[in-house]
Amino acid sequence: MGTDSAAVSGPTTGPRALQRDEWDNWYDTLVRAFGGVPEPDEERELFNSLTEVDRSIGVWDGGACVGTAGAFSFRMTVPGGAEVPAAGVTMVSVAATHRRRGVLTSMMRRQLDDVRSWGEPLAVLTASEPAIYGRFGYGAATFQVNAEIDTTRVRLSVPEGTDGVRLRYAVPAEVLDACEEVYARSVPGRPGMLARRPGWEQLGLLDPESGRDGASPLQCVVASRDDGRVTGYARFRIRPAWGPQGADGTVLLADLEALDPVTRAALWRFLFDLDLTTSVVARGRPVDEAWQYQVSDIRRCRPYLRDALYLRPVEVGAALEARTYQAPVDVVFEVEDAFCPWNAGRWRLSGDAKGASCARTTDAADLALSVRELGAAYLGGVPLTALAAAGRVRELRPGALAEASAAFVSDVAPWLPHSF
Ligand SMILES: CC(=O)SCCNC(=O)CCNC(=O)[C@H](O)C(C)(C)COP(=O)(O)OP(=O)(O)OC[C@H]1O[C@@H](n2cnc3c(N)ncnc32)[C@H](O)[C@@H]1OP(=O)(O)O
Repeated sequence: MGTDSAAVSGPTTGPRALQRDEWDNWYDTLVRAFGGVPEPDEERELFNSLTEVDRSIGVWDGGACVGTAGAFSFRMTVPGGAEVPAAGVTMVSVAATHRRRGVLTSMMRRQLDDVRSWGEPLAVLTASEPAIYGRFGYGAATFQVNAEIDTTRVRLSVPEGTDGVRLRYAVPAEVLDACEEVYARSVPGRPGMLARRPGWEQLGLLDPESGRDGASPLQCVVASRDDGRVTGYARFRIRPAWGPQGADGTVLLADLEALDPVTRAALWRFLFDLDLTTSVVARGRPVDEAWQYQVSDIRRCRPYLRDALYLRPVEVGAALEARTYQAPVDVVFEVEDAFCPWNAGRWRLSGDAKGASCARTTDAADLALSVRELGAAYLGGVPLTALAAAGRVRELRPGALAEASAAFVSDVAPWLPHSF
């Protein structure tokens, strides 16, 4: 374990690149900042191997680490299906002894300058608290559905062909390759999904006892169609409970991927129908996932919406060129960006479903917005019209808002499959 950073408070140096041999000290600071006590565990080991040290920074007070931040080198699907480099901002923390004196701000400054120098047009993150990152230009771009489904009352109607899907139990690690192939084939189809980097496949197998909340170890069911190829999988845990009326266990869904609608329906039906359970708890699901339209009583599923991925265009021109647009668009944006002033000013975006160009212009602006709203709308899940209704986007040329909003929106809701 590293130096006891929580006991130290004094002058700090600016953020600097992390060295491999500083990792323990750095990670201890992160664990404490989230209220934990540093100790060896499975998650620590995994994140040790996943940390991209040369893309991580720390702030130091003498020998003690008091600030941490990393940036995974992800590739993220954007509308149209391209995979775009995106810095996955992560492990952000400031020691409780050194908060509210600008350490986070100094790390965000350094990090966004770094991301720009690496030529990555997007930065993305999941926020511990939504109020933190707007000031740095991040907007909430994807949402997720969490649900607690009363499976004693809610029935699932499945499409024709579902009975033809075969399901079998498997040890999660033994079918990892087949599951990863399903995941990889799903990535281009949904904005917000992250292509797998080496090592990240292990995240889905992480199963420390402390994280099970009284439930079983991770279980896995794989689905296949006629040719025997795996077309989907569900990983879950079961929390048994023996109430006065008998068994009322809970199925805790960890993740589920499927390549076609009948595979997806078969997996969800399996979860609904497990004997000795009376509910399914599913977190972090896509907002447009089919099960919501197959249930007899959505109210008894208690769905609620949560913010998931926050996105910041680091290079506005490159970011807007990297995706395609559902309808033809030709608009001039007046972008406000106090934290990354290289983005501020007017940009003309011309594009359609085949491609786009976005360059600086001196033409009159059609729409005015901040980079944060551009980030929120970028993946097509938050309509520009909704942001305008909230007073966050101003229409300067009549018709420009409807034109841009129809172009930006995505038919498939953007979704982040896992946090990082
Ligand atoms: C992507 C991720 O990893 S998300 C994880 C973020 N980390 C955590 O939540 C761990 C616990 N919290 C912390 O470590 C720290 O409190 C941090 C990182 C959230 C903030 O660090 P600090 O160094 O205190 O932030 P800093 O002093 O630079 O504050 C910058 C501004 O953000 C505001 N701010 C900081 N934290 C918060 C917060 N939790 N909620 C709302 N506003 C906040 C400050 O008030 C300040 O506002 P101002 O510019 O108007 O004065």
